[in-house]
Amino acid sequence: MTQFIKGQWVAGLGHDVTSKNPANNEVIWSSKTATPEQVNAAVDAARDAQFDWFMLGFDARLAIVEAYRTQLEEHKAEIAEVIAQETGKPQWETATEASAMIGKIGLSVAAYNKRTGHTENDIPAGRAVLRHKPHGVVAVFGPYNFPGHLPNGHIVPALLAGNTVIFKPSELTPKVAELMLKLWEKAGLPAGVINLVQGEIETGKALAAHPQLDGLFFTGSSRTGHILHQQYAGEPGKILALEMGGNNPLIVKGVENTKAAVHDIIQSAYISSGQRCTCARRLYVEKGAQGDALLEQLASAVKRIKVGAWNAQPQPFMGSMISEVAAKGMVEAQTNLLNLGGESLVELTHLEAGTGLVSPGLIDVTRVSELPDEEYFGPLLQVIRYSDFDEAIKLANSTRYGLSAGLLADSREDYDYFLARIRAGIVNWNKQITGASGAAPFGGVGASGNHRASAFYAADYCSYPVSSVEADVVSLPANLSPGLSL
Ligand SMILES: NC(=O)c1ccc[n+]([C@@H]2O[C@H](COP(=O)([O-])OP(=O)(O)OC[C@H]3O[C@@H](n4cnc5c(N)ncnc54)[C@H](O)[C@@H]3O)[C@@H](O)[C@H]2O)c1
Ligand SMILES: O=CCC[C@H](NC(=O)CCC(=O)O)C(=O)O
Repeated sequence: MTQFIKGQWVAGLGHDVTSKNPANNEVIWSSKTATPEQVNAAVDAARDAQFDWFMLGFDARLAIVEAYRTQLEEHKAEIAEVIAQETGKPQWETATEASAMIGKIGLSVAAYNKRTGHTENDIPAGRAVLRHKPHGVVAVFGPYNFPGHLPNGHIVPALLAGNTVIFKPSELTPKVAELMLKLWEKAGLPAGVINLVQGEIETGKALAAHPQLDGLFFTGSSRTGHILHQQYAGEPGKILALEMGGNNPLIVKGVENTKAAVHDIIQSAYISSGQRCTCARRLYVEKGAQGDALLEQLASAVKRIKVGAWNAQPQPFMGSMISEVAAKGMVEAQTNLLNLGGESLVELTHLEAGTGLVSPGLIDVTRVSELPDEEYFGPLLQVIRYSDFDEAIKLANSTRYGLSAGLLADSREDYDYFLARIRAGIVNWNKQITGASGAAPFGGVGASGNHRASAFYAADYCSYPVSSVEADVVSLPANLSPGLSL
């Protein structure tokens, strides 16, 4: 029983699907997909439950969301284990994902109060009141790289605001989704308030196209996000929040402590085996001896990064990629860049057939005249040597994306110059560009998002403002408008 519809676990009626541990290909979950009819039933259940969920009031909803937080705390080790097993990420990292899921509850409550909430102001003979109402029934689409934390970042604020949800997780991480739903069930969420439909693209398509949705909150690839954006064109009544990929630049300029710079570069490019939307994809390094020395140190450190299975001991820095297909895709991306004139500094290799295990790669693409503006979603960092800062910033901005960007430089003046000119939603200085804070908004511009930032600003897309001018009784104004007599 892998679909959760109207408070019941039911079997999927579609075709067989499995989820595999990408470090050894072992099947860890199997099921049948949800059919379009089951998607319809999930949307109907969410619609039936929505008004009562809203009318429960914020405090009662919060009590259930807090019970979910207790469940997350009690099952933290299990959550981290299942995420690691299903994604291949090492345990130290999935423990931080489980913690982020717990932390999301408090942050979402703070955001609800700060970004939405309720205010009243006295006006002549009455008051102006601002309230927020939920959109209604919303679909949440999740990616595989943070299968718990990122859908959770849509679901928790959506439920707090009074929406009901149909969750369609990535087909690569169904087991994590199932565990999340079991915890919501244990928390006592009323039937229909959250529903789970598992399946591949056709399940996603059936859900996204459902006429009864009031909104869709998506985290995933730019390709899928653009399809959804086109699909929602001409539907101004539906709220669409798109959190998509990036081709993120990191510039190094005038850094004294090269060891620290190498550390920030590695944490930016190779964490999660390069499978974070915020990962640095392009590294801009000044031409000359200082840049040469930095690259030499970087290449040497990249070669020493430990890669291994999620449960290997001692723990590796990089786990497996999500699948063998993804691993092969990265080898192919590297080959394409080499064919275009790139020069390998550290070769990315597929370490073991049948698995997603790859070693990290570093490639100098300075001589590639037309660098593809693609998000290579894995541990391959492209190096570009630059002559002056303006050139580096111009190259950094030459992307259709705009998610994250960073500068490693000891000069505040350089940072101010960079900050004013770079176009991205997350801009860091002397810090890794991954690991964004949930206490801040999170989203990109260009092909990275549709100006509906998530994390702390998720509250904004989970409700709409209702402005009212109110008085307790009907009364005549002190002066009637000219030309009126009653
Ligand atoms: N900006 C962010 O916050 C953020 C965070 C994490 C990941 N990402 C991005 O996500 C990508 C990796 O995730 P992914 O590969 O799982 O993304 P994906 O786009 O392949 O899939 C995301 C979800 O959309 C569904 N889907 C796919 N095609 C669909 C269609 N035509 N109609 C409806 N649903 C469809 C999938 O089944 C899945 O549930 C990377 O590009 C990464 O940068 C972005
Ligand atoms: O893969 C993309 C997300 C990466 C992650 N971002 C966040 O966790 C945003 C904060 C939040 O949603 O609470 C990162 O920056 O590493």
